[in-house]
Amino acid sequence: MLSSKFIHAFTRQIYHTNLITSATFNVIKKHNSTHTKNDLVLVDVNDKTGFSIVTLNRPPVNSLNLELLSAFSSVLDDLHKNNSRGMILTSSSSTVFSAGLDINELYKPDMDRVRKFWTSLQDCWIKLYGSSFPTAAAINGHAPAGGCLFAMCCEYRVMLPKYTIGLNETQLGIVAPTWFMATMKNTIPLRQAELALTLGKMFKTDDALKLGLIDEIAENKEDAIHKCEIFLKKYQKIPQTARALTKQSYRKNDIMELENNREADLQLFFLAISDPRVQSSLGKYVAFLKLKSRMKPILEAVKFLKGIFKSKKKKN
Ligand SMILES: CCCCCCCC/C=C\C=C\CC(=O)SCCNC(=O)CCNC(=O)[C@H](O)C(C)(C)COP(=O)(O)OP(=O)(O)OC[C@H]1O[C@@H](n2cnc3c(N)ncnc32)[C@H](O)[C@@H]1OP(=O)(O)O
Repeated sequence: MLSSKFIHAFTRQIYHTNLITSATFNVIKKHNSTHTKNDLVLVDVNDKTGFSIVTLNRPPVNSLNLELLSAFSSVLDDLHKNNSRGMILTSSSSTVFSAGLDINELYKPDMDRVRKFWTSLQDCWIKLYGSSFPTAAAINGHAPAGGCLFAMCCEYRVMLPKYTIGLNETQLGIVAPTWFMATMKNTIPLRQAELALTLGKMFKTDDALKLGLIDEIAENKEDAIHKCEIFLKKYQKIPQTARALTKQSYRKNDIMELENNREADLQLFFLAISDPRVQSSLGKYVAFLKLKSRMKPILEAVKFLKGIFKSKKKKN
């Protein structure tokens, strides 16, 4: 009953978008690139392929706060309305895809704002994971937690070497929501997902490839985007509605589970972040991140000096 209702709703949605396409899509094509409020998310449409490159642009680490999530959510709406041929998700940072949820939204939160924040995160996940258009992630830097979540929502992942990706929530003393877990279960083998989730494991690029958490390794960002384009082009020969419905049917149980329990999920989130132990863990983590950031120049100086000593030793 539920599933046929769902399929029916999605079919209507897809047929609807097919009908409105060309007029709105041309508007985007003409302008070629669009930016959201405050430029937190940049959108560039490739005239030749019709693929949209969506760039998360919140320096320094694309941590997902309310404003970034709201901007991303409305970009996903636009792509859907404009019947996008495909989306490539990437980052404007040279070392971080996304640092995941902005810890400042979780630590000593303002309850009104945090409600909007979590609802916005739910919106983004539902729209991205269930998108009618095909998606790929060009992971050009670290992708912990929420960063990994968004990458896993895409159907294909290409990552640059020597970065890390994973759902590390348990390391922060947090339980990943069931829909985070479901997304990982849809990506890597069940037992590996359980181990990765309970350990809060971050995988280096090579290990992520072996596990199937990513699909390819690229030399640099341009190469990653190119590889994503090759993936998306494979769908050009496949009838659009059949492809979209297959994807959405495949993911529908996970999506319906959240759709039907959004308020309960929000209440669970409130309960979790109101726990003094969780707040204490988050407080320590914020302090650790700040200390690490301040120590960076010192650590870099030590590394530099070590290099000089090493080369002097070699000469002698
Ligand atoms: C049964 C069901 C129960 C349901 C309960 C639900 C409860 C779930 C609740 C929450 C779920 C959370 C999921 C998350 O996404 S939590 C976020 C996890 N993210 C991380 O652990 C990443 C932390 N960051 C890093 O590891 C690094 O910053 C890295 C991304 C690797 C980049 O490193 P680097 O380039 O060296 O940059 P810096 O570390 O120096 O950072 C630069 C500045 O950015 C600040 N920063 C970093 N990450 C975050 C973040 N996630 N949020 C906010 N701010 C962040 C960092 O403090 C530096 O700032 P400053 O220079 O001002 O000190």
